Amino acid sequence: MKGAGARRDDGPPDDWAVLAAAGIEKSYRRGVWPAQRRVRVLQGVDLALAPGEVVGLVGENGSGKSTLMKILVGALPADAGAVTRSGRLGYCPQEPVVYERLTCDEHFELFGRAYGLPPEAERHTRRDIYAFLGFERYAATRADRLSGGTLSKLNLGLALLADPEVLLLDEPYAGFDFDTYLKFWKLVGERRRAGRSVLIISHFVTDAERFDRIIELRDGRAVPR
Ligand SMILES: Nc1ncnc2c1ncn2[C@@H]1O[C@H](COP(=O)(O)OP(=O)(O)OP(=O)(O)O)[C@@H](O)[C@H]1O
Repeated sequence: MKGAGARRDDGPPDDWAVLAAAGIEKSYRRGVWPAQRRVRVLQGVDLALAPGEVVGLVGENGSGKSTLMKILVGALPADAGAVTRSGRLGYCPQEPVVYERLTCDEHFELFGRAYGLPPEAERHTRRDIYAFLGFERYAATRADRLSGGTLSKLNLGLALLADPEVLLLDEPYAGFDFDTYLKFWKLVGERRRAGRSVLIISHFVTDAERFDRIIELRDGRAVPR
């Protein structure tokens, strides 16, 4: 494996990586027949995340960051290449995927069951997440009545529920107020200390020093920055 996140020793990537991607390629169809063409977005992306690493994924608009993240979590098939995952993944898509008629509490219950969490453990973690991100008062509010920022908190909370080894966040703090934004980074720091890994798509140069490492997508490849 080569490129950004290259191995740090002579062992195979699986020795240390909780998430590794090798040779990822992806193209999309553009236009309508007969003027259809394929646009290559990812052209051989290699990356690996070590336990406890907080990595920023940057690149200009349309460089393929969301596409890569979807492939890493298994939400989108790659045309070529392989992804190796060990442990649980938590994923926050750019657009929160929620059920508009379910309340925040019902979302946590549903996701808790999907993750196979014991109900008491789910309720306990849910209380912690509400308290930390400050949206307990919306526990009984339906998703379609939440503000954009609260929806982002629910999205993040659901990704955190099962305490995943790897958290993949696609612009997670877009709708956060400043206080929540600072809490978010505190939470990321706690995960780092607990040996959990976080990959964050970010557009903010000001966040650069908060990452252990930054990977840039450029011309369809991942390069260290
Ligand atoms: N489902 C799709 N069908 C066709 N083209 C797509 C599809 N999804 C993404 N694309 C194209 O692939 C390219 C990469 O998109 P992607 O959303 O991965 O970029 P990004 O780096 O996350 O962008 P941004 O910074 O604007 O969020 C863009 O040119 C986009 O238009």
